Amino acid sequence: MDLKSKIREIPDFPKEGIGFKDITTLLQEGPAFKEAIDKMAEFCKDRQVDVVVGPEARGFLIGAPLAYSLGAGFVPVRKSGKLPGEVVEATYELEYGNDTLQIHKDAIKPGQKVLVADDLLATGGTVKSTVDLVTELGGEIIGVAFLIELTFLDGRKKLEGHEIFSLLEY
Ligand SMILES: O=P(O)(O)OC[C@H]1O[C@H](OP(=O)(O)OP(=O)(O)O)[C@H](O)[C@@H]1O
Ligand SMILES: Nc1ncnc2[nH]cnc12
Repeated sequence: MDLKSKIREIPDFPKEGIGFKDITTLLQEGPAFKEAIDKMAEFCKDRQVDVVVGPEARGFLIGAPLAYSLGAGFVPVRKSGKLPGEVVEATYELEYGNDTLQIHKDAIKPGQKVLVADDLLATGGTVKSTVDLVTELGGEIIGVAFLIELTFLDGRKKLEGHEIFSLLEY
């Protein structure tokens, strides 16, 4: 299936000059959603994954079904003030602003094998912070997986030393 044809681009959202990759049009079609998750799960087929970690909010839409498909746990990384337990946090810059992310302190056990998953790699700030939070808790990053990579923003540079998988490149 041509999965790229299922993603809609909205110009100048949320700011002028940003070409927003809207994945809702892919998610709303069952066969396209299934193929995308199945192909991302393929990347992990020869690795042990204990936990998938995904950042709010679109990282949940990809990370949770991926975790289910792998038989792994899912741990949410949330924007500031949403998680009820004790947290560690990291502040990062986005293609269009900045934000703080938090994870529950007890969500990752030292030595657990962690796949970080998100819908899209742009500048890499979100996932770099997510990787740093997991590492701070003693998790071992076994890979980082994206549905979409905006290669022209060079987000990979922030993730040097980690194995990166992206299903669709722009
Ligand atoms: O590589 P980066 O430059 O960090 O950008 C990518 C991130 O930006 C988007 O999330 P956003 O912060 O817009 O939040 P949302 O998932 O709640 O829409 C997207 O879902 C990624 O998480
Ligand atoms: N261009 C873009 N489209 C969708 N989500 C994004 N997050 C950061 N940049 C984005």
